[in-house]
Amino acid sequence: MSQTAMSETYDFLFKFLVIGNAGTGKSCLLHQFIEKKFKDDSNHTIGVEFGSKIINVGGKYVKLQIWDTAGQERFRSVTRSYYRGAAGALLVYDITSRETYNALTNWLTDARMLASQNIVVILCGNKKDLDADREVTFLEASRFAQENELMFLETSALTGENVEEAFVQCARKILNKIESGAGIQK
Ligand SMILES: Nc1nc2c(ncn2[C@@H]2O[C@H](COP(=O)(O)OP(=O)(O)OP(=O)(O)O)[C@@H](O)[C@H]2O)c(=O)[nH]1
Repeated sequence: MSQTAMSETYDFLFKFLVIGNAGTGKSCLLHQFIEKKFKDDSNHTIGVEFGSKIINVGGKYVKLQIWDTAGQERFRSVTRSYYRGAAGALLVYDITSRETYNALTNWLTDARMLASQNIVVILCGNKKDLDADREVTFLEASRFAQENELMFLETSALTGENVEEAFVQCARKILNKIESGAGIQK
């Protein structure tokens, strides 16, 4: 069942998206996940950026191909063209910015419409390290997640807290769906 490409061996290949408003820390989350370091010179993403990593989920090797999209409105038509075929998404807001939280429904609608109705989404309340400046409570966001059938974590791309967990939990849920026969269909 394993597939080999350029000496890499893995059992599953999943396309992931990282979506959410500009400045929420999407590029930093991806960098922290791949490099295990905080990217302290992060600029706005132009269009999309790409990263990939193989992770072990319950004994299965899963290759994640991750598209980090620009949050700025002016890139929306470009970023939308990358949604197709995505199995999972990190939907990111900044816990210190209610504006980024208020935009979540729009991002979610796009993901379900353009990627798949069955896309597995994990909501990430990023910048958890800035608790003193918090504008969105954990409870409020966890209710939103529950109502919209999302997984939920608060993360920090700065400290690394829950970053790996966000990607792994999302991948695990997709694997569970496949193994239970639910499939990932459009
Ligand atoms: N304190 C703190 N700052 C963060 C964290 N993650 C990102 N930042 C900062 O937030 C700013 C925006 O981070 P980016 O990763 O570039 O944001 P983005 O969501 O990719 O932005 P776009 O590419 O424009 O969509 C940068 O100044 C980062 O240093 C975090 O977890 N904690």
